[in-house]
Amino acid sequence: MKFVDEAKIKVEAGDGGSGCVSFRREKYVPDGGPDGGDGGDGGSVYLQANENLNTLIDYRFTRFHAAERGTNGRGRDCTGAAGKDLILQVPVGTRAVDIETEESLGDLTAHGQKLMVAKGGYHGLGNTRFKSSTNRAPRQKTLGTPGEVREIKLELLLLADVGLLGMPNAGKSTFIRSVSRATPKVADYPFTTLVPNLGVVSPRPGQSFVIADIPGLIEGAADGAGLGIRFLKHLERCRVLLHIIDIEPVDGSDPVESARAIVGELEKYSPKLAAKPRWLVFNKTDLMLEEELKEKIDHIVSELEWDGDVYTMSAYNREGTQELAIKMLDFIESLPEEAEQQAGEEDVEFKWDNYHQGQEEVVNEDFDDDWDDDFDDDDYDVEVIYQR
Ligand SMILES: Nc1nc2c(ncn2[C@@H]2O[C@H](COP(=O)(O)OP(=O)(O)OP(=O)(O)O)[C@@H](O)[C@H]2O)c(=O)[nH]1
Ligand SMILES: [Mg+2]
Repeated sequence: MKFVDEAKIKVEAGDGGSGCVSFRREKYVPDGGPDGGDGGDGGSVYLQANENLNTLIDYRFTRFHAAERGTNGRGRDCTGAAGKDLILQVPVGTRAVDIETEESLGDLTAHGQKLMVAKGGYHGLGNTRFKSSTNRAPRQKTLGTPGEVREIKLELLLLADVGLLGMPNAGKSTFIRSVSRATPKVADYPFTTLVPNLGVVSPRPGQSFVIADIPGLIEGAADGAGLGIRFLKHLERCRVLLHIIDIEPVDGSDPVESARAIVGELEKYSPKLAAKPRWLVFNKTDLMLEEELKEKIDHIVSELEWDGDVYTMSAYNREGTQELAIKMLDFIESLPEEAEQQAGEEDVEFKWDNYHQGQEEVVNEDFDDDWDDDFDDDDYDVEVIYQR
C-alpha cells in the first residue's frame, strides 16, 4: 500500500435549518396562534481514529467532505430534522491542522477517538418562540446559522517510542533490522530508505517498544536538500532519539561535521524536537581497531561538546545492539506515562459556539394574511407556510 502521510481536505458542516413563521389554520379555528417550528441543527464533521487504516491516501482522492444541513422548521409546530453528522475515518496517529490559522485542531492517538473539525450550524427559531402576552401573533423567526467550513491538513505521525536520526548510509535501517523483525532495504548508497519504517523491539519477553527508521538527513534538509525534513515530524512523538553516527564513512566525510549538520537541521525544524532526549550511537565499530576506535570517539564527543549518553555498536554484526535495546527499554519504562492528550479537550473555537448568546438575527416576516398559495414543504427556501 502506498504510504501517504499528508493530505489537504475541505470539510463543510451542514447549515442549521431556519425557523418558520406559520399560524394555525383549521376548520372552526380561523385565527389560531403561531405554530411555526424551529429548524434542525446542521450536521458536524468529525474525524475518527481507526486502527485498521495506515495511510491517508483516500483523502488524496476525495478532498471535499460535507455533512448534511438541518431542514427548515414547518407549520404545525414541526421541528426541522437535524442534519446527519459526517464521520471521516483516519489512521491512528493523525493530526488535524487548520490551514488558514495554522492552529492544531487535535491529535487522534487512540482507536475510536473522535475529533470535531467543523461544527454544524445552529437551528433558527420558529415564530412560536416569539409568542408573548403582548405579541400573540409574532411574525419573527431566526435563520439557521451556516455550518463551519474549514480547510484542514491531515498529517499522519507515526507512533514510535524511539526515533532514528542520522545521515544517509549511517546504518539506521541495518540497526532496525538487527533489533526487530522489520526488514527495510539496506544498501551502500544514500537515500535507500524513502519512507519511514516501524519495528517492534522486544528485548525482554512481554516488554516491547516501537522504533522508527526514517530517511536520512543531510545538510540543508530544512531547505529541501535530499529528501528534506518532512519525515522529521514522525519523530515528534518519540520519547528518545538515537543519533546514529557512521564512525568511518566511506566517502571520507568528517563525522563531526555530519553530526553538527544533523543537529542543525533538527534545530531548524523544531527546537522542541531538538530538546528531546537524544543519545549518540557510533555505528560500524567493526571497521576500526579497538584503540583507534576509542580515540576517535573521544575526539568526536569532545569536538561536539557532548555530555549526554554515548553508545557504540556494529549494527551489521549485531554487536552492542541488544545491550542498546535493553537500555532503551529501561529508559522508556522509567519515564512517567505521557498524559494522553484527548482530542476535543483542546481549546478549539468553533464559529457558532456563542451564537445564541444574543447575536441572533431576528427576521420579521412580511406576513400577508390573504396569501394562501400551496407550495412544496420540502422546498429548501420555504420559510412561511400556511396550513388550512
Ligand atoms: N561494516 C559495517 N557496515 C554497516 C554497518 N551498518 C550498516 N552498514 C552498511 O552501511 C550501508 C548503509 O546502511 P543502511 O542501513 O542502508 O543505512 P541507512 O542509514 O538506513 O541509510 P539511508 O536509508 O540511505 O538513510 C549498507 O551498505 C550497510 O551494509 C556496520 O555496523 N558495519
Ligand atoms: Mg535506511
